[in-house]
Amino acid sequence: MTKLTIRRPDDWHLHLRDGEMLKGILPETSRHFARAIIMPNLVPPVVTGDQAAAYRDRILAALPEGAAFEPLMTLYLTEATDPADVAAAAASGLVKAVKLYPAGATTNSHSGVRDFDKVRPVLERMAEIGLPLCLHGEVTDSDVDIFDREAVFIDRVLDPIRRATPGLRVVMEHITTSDAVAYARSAGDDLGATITTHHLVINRNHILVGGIKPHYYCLPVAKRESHRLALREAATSGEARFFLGTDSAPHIDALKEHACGCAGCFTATNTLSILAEVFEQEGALDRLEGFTSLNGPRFYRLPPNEAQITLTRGAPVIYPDKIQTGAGPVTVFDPGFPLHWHVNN
Ligand SMILES: NC(=O)N[C@@H](CC(=O)O)C(=O)O
Ligand SMILES: [Zn+2]
Ligand SMILES: [Zn+2]
Repeated sequence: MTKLTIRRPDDWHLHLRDGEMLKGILPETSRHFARAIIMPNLVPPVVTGDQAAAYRDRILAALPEGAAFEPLMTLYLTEATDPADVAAAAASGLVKAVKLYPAGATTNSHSGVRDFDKVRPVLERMAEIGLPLCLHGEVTDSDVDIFDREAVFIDRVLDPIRRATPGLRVVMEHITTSDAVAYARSAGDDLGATITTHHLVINRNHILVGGIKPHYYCLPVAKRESHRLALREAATSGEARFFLGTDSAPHIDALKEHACGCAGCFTATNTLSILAEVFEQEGALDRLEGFTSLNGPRFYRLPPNEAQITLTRGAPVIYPDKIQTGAGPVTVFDPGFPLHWHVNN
């Protein structure tokens, strides 16, 4: 196959940041994607409906002329979140999900949840109205090895939350283990899972062998090869519960290439070319559209996009190494193999 036309993709987990960074990196997503679930981990976080509305306006104002892109807003769950505010923001159509960060688990998560009992009233209200909960699924206990934090979260936090809150619709964000794949498969259609582009490409050796590669460091951290293969199998399986959430998470180079480097891979620029290459490697190009453009809207109960994009196979596409933003340069994820699939708008 040398030509593939699919519905325009959506990104169900995206960091757009704010200010100069937002301006600089938004075109990298709006070029190819119709919609994205926008992560609320700004400083300070996007907690209330009013804050989400204001952030949405800033995103729309930063869009390149003529771009057709719809930001789907989320609220950052805190122990003080008001269930009525969440319900109102969902009813107005502004907010499509609530994001739960265990406090301390990842970038800008200090305002996240410590005591899960404190957010029970919000979760119960969300179950009633069908509003999805997006989860950064890692425990933060210092005695749990960082490579085990996702699997332990499933047993200690996710499964108890789901049992205690029947009907709660949950997205396991950026899954990185075969344990998460298996857990997602054990549930019905109230449970979905996003998979990033980079976790289909790298394992932990990419980060650590031959010197530390800070641009491959993200959270959850990439695991051993068997987990990467489980993610590839899940993403290309055609199962509706698995869909694309790039978790494209820009940090300026000065903060990535640092003694205490930030977590996050920036993949917005070349994500679709990488995914086409991965699905081709797996003999599953016919399932790419399900993963990028159909399964996500189905979970979020939104119509799939009518617009299309075409990918054509040819000589390797050269993407920029870095995106220059007003906040500083951001390194684009290097998949380490040539990208033959060109994305034509
Ligand atoms: N994935 C990351 O490594 N970083 C994300 C936060 C997150 O999604 O956990 C970020 O905001 O930089
Ligand atoms: Zn996360
Ligand atoms: Zn993220």
